[in-house]
Amino acid sequence: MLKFENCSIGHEQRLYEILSLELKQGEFVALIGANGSGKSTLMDSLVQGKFSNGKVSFEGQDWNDLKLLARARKITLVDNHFLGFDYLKVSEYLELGRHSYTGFTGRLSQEDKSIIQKYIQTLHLDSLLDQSTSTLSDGERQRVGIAKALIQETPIVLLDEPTAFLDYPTKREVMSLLGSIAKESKRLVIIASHDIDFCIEFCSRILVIEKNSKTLQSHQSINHDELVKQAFGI
Ligand SMILES: Nc1ncnc2c1ncn2[C@@H]1O[C@H](COP(=O)(O)OP(=O)(O)OP(=O)(O)O)[C@@H](O)[C@H]1O
Repeated sequence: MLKFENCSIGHEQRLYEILSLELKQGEFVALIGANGSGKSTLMDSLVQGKFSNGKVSFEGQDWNDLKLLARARKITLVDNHFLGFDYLKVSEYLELGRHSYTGFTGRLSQEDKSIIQKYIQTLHLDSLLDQSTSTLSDGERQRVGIAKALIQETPIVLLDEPTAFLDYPTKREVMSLLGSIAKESKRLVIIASHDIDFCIEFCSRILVIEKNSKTLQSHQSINHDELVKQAFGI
């Protein structure tokens, strides 16, 4: 589905290489690496379709060649930086998730409405719909962000540290939910995370930015000690 060949990841300086990697639909993938190793950079490069060398392709098509709207229908990113706006209610924020289908009029079709409703149920957001996005708790904001991403119905969903700020049971709930979504709706879900043990438990594949070789290594299974050694060199 999403294939990388000989790609260098980084801004002004090269952070690491992805020599050969193919990610498939239905996979729940964790991206693990030290602070500053380049997890968000990879996610941003995917969202922006900007790979300066090597080749990234999606179902055979060059990823860099996709036009903005085509890419917006294929990939979405949930990051932790959105803190909400006083004037933006949760219901309105969720509706923005259909933007790449409604265009500038923002008029929702029946299908758009039923997709939004489906994820309101899945993420238990009924009681929050009229609340301002600026007053949500961290856990609530995380659930709202995930719902908005799923409402976009893209085949690839990226989440930058989706379990940061969450309490233990909510972390488990979110990881389990993301795993089910990947499997049941056959999406490729990729998370950047520092919650190593949750990733080992819930993810179907672990990608590690190896500290020493500066390459991305893929594992179907890996234990805690080996993962720590690869990612942090300790
Ligand atoms: N727009 C940018 N221009 C230049 N350098 C950048 C830019 N964004 C990030 N960097 C640098 O790229 C490196 C990787 O940053 P990135 O945010 O991808 O790391 P990360 O693995 O997500 O880190 P963390 O775990 O701390 O969130 C850092 O050294 C950062 O300072």
